[in-house]
Amino acid sequence: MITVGLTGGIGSGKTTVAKMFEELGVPVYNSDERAKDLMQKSPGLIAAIKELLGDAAYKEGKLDRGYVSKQVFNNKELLNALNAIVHPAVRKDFISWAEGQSSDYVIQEAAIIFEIGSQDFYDCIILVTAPKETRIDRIMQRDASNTVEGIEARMKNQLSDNKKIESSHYIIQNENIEQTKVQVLDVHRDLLNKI
Ligand SMILES: CC(C)(COP(=O)(O)OP(=O)(O)OC[C@H]1O[C@@H](n2cnc3c(N)ncnc32)[C@H](O)[C@@H]1O)[C@@H](O)C(=O)NCCC(=O)NCCS
Ligand SMILES: Nc1ncnc2c1ncn2[C@@H]1O[C@H](COP(=O)(O)OP(=O)(O)OP(=O)(O)O)[C@@H](O)[C@H]1O
Repeated sequence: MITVGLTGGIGSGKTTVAKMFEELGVPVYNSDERAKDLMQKSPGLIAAIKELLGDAAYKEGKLDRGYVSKQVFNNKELLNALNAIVHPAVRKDFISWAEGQSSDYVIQEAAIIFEIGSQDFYDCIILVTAPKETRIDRIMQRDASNTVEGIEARMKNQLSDNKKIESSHYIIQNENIEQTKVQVLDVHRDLLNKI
């Protein structure tokens, strides 16, 4: 089974593209969602996160995403430390999820792959791109509680598309949604031809 990493900067359209692959019957693991689930349920992770960020990281037993975001996206050391806690757990969870799949290939959608140096874990990588202004607009429209400053703080902790393009096998330019669908189908066919 081929393992494909699907990544892209904030608001590029990773989840939108991932859903298109799902519609083609490809199993997709959503790292953002699974990470949050693990951060909510795993006693080991909860203890490590509280030790790193304080008890305030959890409010009434739930991960306080606003508090955690404010802490880590303005402090590279804390973000690296949080990544180092969360990613091994996500990796383990992904591997056991993938073992349960029976398709030709599976996709792991993950916001950060190159940033944490995990690109060699995958057989190939799909990068989703869109212009920075479009990405900011999309995130603001999706959730009015986001601020430009908050989005840019996340962007600063992500590599530029130029750096990621060099090391990606497929680039999907996600602007016009119909053209995105065509590109997804092309990648899907190409991957199936390789198997
Ligand atoms: C800080 C948290 C609580 C914010 O939650 P929130 O619901 O607001 O955002 P969500 O997780 O849906 O991520 C949205 C986008 O933020 C950016 N982002 C998230 N985590 C990171 C990170 N570690 N580094 C850089 N950008 C990130 C990505 O573009 C991502 O697509 C959450 O992102 C988190 O716990 N991140 C650290 C753990 C992690 O790396 N999760 C991703 C799993 S691969
Ligand atoms: N081609 C497109 N045209 C118009 N809107 C789009 C397009 N692609 C995605 N969107 C919208 O932009 C928003 C962000 O898309 P999506 O959630 O897929 O991005 P993401 O990269 O997964 O985001 P995040 O970085 O927050 O995880 C969503 O509201 C989505 O519906």
